[in-house]
Amino acid sequence: MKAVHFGAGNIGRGFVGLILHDAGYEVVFADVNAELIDALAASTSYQVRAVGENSSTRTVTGYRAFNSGTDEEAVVAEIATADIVTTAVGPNILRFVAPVIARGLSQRSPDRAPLQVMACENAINATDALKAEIVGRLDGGETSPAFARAVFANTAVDRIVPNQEPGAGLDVTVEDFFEWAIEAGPFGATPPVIPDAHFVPDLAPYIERKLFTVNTGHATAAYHGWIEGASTLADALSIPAVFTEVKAVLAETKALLVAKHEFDPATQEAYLEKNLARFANPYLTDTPERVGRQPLRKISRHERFIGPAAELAERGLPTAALLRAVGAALRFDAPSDPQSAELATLLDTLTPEQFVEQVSGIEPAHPLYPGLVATVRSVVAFRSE
Ligand SMILES: NC(=O)C1=CN([C@@H]2O[C@H](COP(=O)(O)OP(=O)(O)OC[C@H]3O[C@@H](n4cnc5c(N)ncnc54)[C@H](O)[C@@H]3O)[C@@H](O)[C@H]2O)C=CC1
Ligand SMILES: O=P(O)(O)OC[C@H]1O[C@](O)(CO)[C@@H](O)[C@@H]1O
Repeated sequence: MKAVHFGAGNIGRGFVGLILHDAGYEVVFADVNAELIDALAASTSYQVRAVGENSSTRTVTGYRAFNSGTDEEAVVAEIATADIVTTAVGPNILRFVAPVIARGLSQRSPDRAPLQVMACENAINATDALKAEIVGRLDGGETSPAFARAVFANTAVDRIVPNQEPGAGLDVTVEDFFEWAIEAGPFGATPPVIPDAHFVPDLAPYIERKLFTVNTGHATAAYHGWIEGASTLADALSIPAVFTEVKAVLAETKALLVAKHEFDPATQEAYLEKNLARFANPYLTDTPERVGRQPLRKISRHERFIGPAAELAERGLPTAALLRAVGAALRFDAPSDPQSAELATLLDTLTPEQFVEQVSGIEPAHPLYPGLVATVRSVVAFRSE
């Protein structure tokens, strides 16, 4: 069995690559980072060190690696004969890998079983977004014979993999917890055999619970922690004011998850408490800079803040803590993050009303709109002080 995986970064090597290797797949990594791909291609193994209450070390072997930027032909040929394609490149990068997958499908023999395509990104229905990009690259779109040579399944991936220490090489330090939920329906009677993943009939509750608990809470800790000058996530959570804000957003998203998906309140409470402990994992060094990266993506319409806040407002439920988290996100100014600079420019050039419509996609008639405009206005005022 062969899997082509796009994105040999933190989650690619430390989560998807490991799980597919453990499932018996030969993993072919595709990435545009020449240094990383050269190192992978020249190596025969790397280690994944899981740290936490249940620390362990696993060795990944038997992989190959190609530069999908400079050696696209090789990656296309691999896809044509692969069983699975996965991605962990970031939701905004899916449109760049889609043409390569489309070409692989065009070259694939119709006699092969359909290619099983799964995007492993922090975004709701990321595989659907990838599929739409692939369809757009096929002559005839969904009527193209190449389209029938693939099946597409959405997934939810959860494992905290921070940036690695300089000098770590290909080895990856990750948290000991992980979860990979995959929608079962698209595969019919022949799902991929991945023992460490679980297949679910309806992914929506899983991905929303994950995104609106793990990612909302984590990013809230990062943004409030950044303002407080915390250098690690564990430090951020040790600041009582930050911890209180994280608890407050998770109480709000819990109310939505319980109301919308009928999760048992006690089970959701236990889930969020577990995540508070994960964020503060003392064995893992993670930073507000990494967890807060790409603030414009994180405050977009269907992401971890505006997504739940909009639904809460529609139900007449509280959103004050989520709005405070958005306010903190608007003050994220990490020099390493190009979206921080873009965000500052937008705050300086758009009116708060324009900002809310253009950046967060919330229309004036929406019940969240007044609170969001007030949040943006207060940050603009703070910036001009
Ligand atoms: N790190 C984490 O804890 C988690 C990350 N995720 C998601 O996984 C995805 C990847 O995140 P990380 O691994 O943390 O990021 P990363 O930055 O460590 O890895 C991304 C990799 O994608 C590569 N890449 C960029 N453009 C590419 C292209 N056109 N073709 C092929 N490869 C390309 C980069 O060179 C890099 O190696 C994101 O969507 C993130 O939201 C999901 C759960 C946990
Ligand atoms: O690119 P994003 O969405 O910040 O992804 C990384 C996030 O995902 C997580 O791994 C949670 O699954 C956190 O480490 C981090 O907040």
